[in-house]
Amino acid sequence: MSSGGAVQLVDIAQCPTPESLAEAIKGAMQTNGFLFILNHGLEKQAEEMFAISEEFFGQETAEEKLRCAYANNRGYTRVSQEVLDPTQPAPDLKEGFNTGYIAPGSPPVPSHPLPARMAKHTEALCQFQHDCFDFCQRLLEAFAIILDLDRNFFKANHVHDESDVSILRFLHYPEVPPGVQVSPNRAGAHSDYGSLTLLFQRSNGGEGLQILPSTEPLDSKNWKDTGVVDNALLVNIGDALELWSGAIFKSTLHRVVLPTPLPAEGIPERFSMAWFNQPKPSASLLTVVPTSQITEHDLARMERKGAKPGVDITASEHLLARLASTYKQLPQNAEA
Ligand SMILES: O=C(O)CCC(=O)C(=O)O
Ligand SMILES: [Fe+2]
Repeated sequence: MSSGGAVQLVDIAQCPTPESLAEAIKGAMQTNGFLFILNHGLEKQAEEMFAISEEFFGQETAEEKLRCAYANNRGYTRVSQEVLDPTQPAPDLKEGFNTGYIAPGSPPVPSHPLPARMAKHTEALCQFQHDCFDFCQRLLEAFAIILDLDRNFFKANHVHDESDVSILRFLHYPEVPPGVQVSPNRAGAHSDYGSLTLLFQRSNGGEGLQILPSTEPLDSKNWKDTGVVDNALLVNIGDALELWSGAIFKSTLHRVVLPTPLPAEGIPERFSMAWFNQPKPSASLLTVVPTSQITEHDLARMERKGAKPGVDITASEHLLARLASTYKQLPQNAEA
């Protein structure tokens, strides 16, 4: 099945076994590393999370945001705080809140301060994190099957406990009122850092995500709209899995843009949420296939991200290096 755009669509209800899932996803993961998944089972929770997000970004006090400001990849980031594309230092027109691991319990225990409007939902947040992690484990088993590895190889390198550095991120792109001139950059071109990202978008005001297919030359401007598919979850490969798999799975550049020219009536606000699934910090990202199989083009793509296949780097070292490059452009804003 296809969404008609640059990204394929798979109905996971048609894939009851890990083998059938592997078969259904392998083409997309090896071309652009982006895939829409229907019937993922997280639909109702995602709606609830969007409601929490709207309340937080719409009503939270400045004091609470400041109390929970960004540190160690967790907490609140202001509009223009991040520069996702270091080659084009235009600040991103978005604000975000990163939630780190929340331990289950009565009540659940967050690993960092949560603002009041999130703290009252810790149970739902904790459950959603858990279910996103489980969904990724299902995909990771399929990835191991595709590469002919022990089917538990990737799963065993991910754990959801106090040591987990995976992030549930809430994103808000403020509206652009009529007549205001802004850069078209809602989120600069980047690839994600972890193993997998689950991205939740909404059809209402959700357009704007584009990918640069990984077959394109490095200087290509041939960006493609992903579109938004109602109720579907968008999965994409991150740099850790690209490195691990010797670029058999592609971690593809993507960005969020405003339309150019801006319509006279302005642009509505946009909400999205991402589960950034991370391997356990001590996991070795040593490439699991012979590095001689990697094409020159993929090697050049990886080099640009600072990734060196065949080097025994830990997931933690890799993540710290990528975060440093995202936040270094605006030192006066960095609160970490
Ligand atoms: O908001 C979106 O649709 C994409 C956000 C994204 O790519 C990211 O935060 O890594
Ligand atoms: Fe991303």
